[in-house]
Amino acid sequence: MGWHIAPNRQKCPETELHLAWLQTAPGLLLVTLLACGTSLWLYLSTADADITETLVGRGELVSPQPRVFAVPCSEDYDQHKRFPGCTPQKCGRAVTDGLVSREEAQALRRLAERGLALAGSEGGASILDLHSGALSMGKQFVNIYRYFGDQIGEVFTQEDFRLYRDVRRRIQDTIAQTFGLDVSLLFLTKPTFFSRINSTEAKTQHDEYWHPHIDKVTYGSFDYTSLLYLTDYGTDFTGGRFIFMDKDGNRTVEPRAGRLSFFSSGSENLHRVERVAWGTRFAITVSFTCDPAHAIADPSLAAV
Ligand SMILES: O=C(O)CCC(=O)C(=O)O
Ligand SMILES: [Fe+2]
Repeated sequence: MGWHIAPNRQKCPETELHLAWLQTAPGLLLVTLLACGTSLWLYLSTADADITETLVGRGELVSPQPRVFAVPCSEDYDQHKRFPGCTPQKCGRAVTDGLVSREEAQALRRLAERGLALAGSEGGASILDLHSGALSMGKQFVNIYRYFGDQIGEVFTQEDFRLYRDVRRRIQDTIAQTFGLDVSLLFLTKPTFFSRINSTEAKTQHDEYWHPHIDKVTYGSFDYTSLLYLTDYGTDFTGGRFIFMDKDGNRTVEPRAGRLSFFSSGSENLHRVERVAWGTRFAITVSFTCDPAHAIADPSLAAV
């Protein structure tokens, strides 16, 4: 069926009204201009118009070797006990798309979806920590292993935990290789967690994921942070880019399912996450320490 074309009409009886309306056009124009100006100002003051460089874009494929960006180490590590062979001596950031396949990222995203479907935050940011069992629920957290007990065995499979463990090992190997560390001196630490972010208004501080921070300061034990993205910037969600806040400008990593971004955790890598404007963003924060006293074990169903 084509477009329906209306037959010519007689002069519209409301013409006079339209003319009267037009007489106020300058006033309307002014109001429109003011409204547009205000929207533009609001847009510019909230959008991240200050991105100076995109380190890795959504459409690129960095594989098999990580793309590495060296940054001088901060002095943060001097305030902690040093562990030779592990404590950062070379600092920087790196990104690779060659470590985790899109299929694996999708399986991990499904795992996160199933876990977070049990509860979730009232605000825009929910987490699921398979190690401690912490799961966002309303305005607080519950322990999934305690709260859901044996039912957890129906939500997660042995295969889920195997994949999680396997991916964690690959990430650890890659961090050790890239930073020149002895892999046996690097340990998984907490918190290590899945995150799900959407544009729902924040209800508590826990939902405010966008604040600039330094992982070593926020989490203490972190020496190397890794982020495994499980959804795509631009198609699954908009906003939500990862932003390194350097003195000379911002540098971003655009999330892509299967993309691993990792960096030394000190203030040489001050960062934040751009607010998600639309859609849902899934990621896993997988963190490592050089201090064996802060090591945690892989999660397993057997421990439930
Ligand atoms: O999800 C991200 O891209 C970053 C998350 C983050 O900064 C953190 O977990 O410390
Ligand atoms: Fe962080």
